[in-house]
Amino acid sequence: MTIAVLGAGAFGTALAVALARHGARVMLWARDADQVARMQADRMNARRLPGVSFPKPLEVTADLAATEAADIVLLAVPMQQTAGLLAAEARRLDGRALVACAKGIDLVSGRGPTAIIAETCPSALPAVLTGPSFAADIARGLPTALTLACADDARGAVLQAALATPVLRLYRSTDCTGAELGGALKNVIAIAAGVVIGAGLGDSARAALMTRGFAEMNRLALALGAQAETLAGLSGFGDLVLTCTSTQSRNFRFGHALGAGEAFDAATTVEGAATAKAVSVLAEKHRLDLPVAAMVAALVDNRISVPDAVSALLSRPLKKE
Ligand SMILES: NC(=O)C1=CN([C@@H]2O[C@H](COP(=O)(O)OP(=O)(O)OC[C@H]3O[C@@H](n4cnc5c(N)ncnc54)[C@H](OP(=O)(O)O)[C@@H]3O)[C@@H](O)[C@H]2O)C=CC1
Ligand SMILES: O=C(CO)COP(=O)(O)O
Repeated sequence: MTIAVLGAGAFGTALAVALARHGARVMLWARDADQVARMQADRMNARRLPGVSFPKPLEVTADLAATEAADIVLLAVPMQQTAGLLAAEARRLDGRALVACAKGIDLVSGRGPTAIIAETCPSALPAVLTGPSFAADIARGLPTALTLACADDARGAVLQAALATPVLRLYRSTDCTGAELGGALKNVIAIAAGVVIGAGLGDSARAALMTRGFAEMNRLALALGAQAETLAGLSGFGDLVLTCTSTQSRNFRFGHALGAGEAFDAATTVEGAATAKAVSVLAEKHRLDLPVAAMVAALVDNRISVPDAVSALLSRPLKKE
């Protein structure tokens, strides 16, 4: 089995390492030839995943044509780059099993990765790999469990078997919409959780916000066709818990910096920032009340201060749970 991973960021590299360690032939593609040359020489991705050596069956390439032999393609570039990559390489990628690993909603189209795959590569098999999984943990070989979603259950079972390892336990689902929305929306709530902790509002407030945030995740995802049990699983609840409670999360750290009034490195991938804006557009379109996500979008755009966002949320009319 040959697996191609497109995008040599922290997560793409970690997945490539984990799968190659398990014996798969893996081709990790990056767009930057200099970066590829460095990884080939060092047998490591010092820029995005320092300290993790590449196992033997892991090849690195800057030539996308070289990945055409792969049976499965993992798409591991950030969400806002995914549509562009698919459009640019549609001829090469169409007809193949394309597993989306990005967690977000495309700001331009308001869509998740599987809808974009279906539109740009109509003969491809879209799938989603998502759930609680920090790149550093995966790369160290620490165990976790993820959701592998594919609308075609039989072909999804083939992907599940090919991408599982003794420490990466994959549960199968046919609900791609639910799986990808869980991963996208938890990032927005994780920013809010970071704000709560950064602003010194305490653990009780964070738990309350996670719970109300989870209600918003369900409200939007169900309106978009997801199943509630998917949201309650690894891709939704599981990843929400991880991302809202760990300083390993970039979304959480970004929110923490907002809450504490500190600077944050603009080059860091924070998927929840763009996704919060995409969520605001979807909420309006579907007439949904998503106050936590709306506050995150306003904070990201500097349209509201942290104290005003907190008091706006706390002063909403009392209602049934
Ligand atoms: N890091 C993590 O723990 C996890 C991340 N994810 C998800 O994985 C996705 C990627 O995140 P992550 O790997 O952490 O991101 P990083 O910030 O570590 O890296 C992003 C990578 O994407 C590459 N890239 C960006 N645009 C393109 C493009 N158009 N073509 C090719 N490569 C491109 C960048 O290349 P360059 O260096 O040339 O700019 C860079 O290598 C996100 O959606 C994230 O939510 C999911 C689970 C865990
Ligand atoms: O999705 C993740 C873990 O499952 C990674 O979260 P961050 O992008 O916030 O670091």
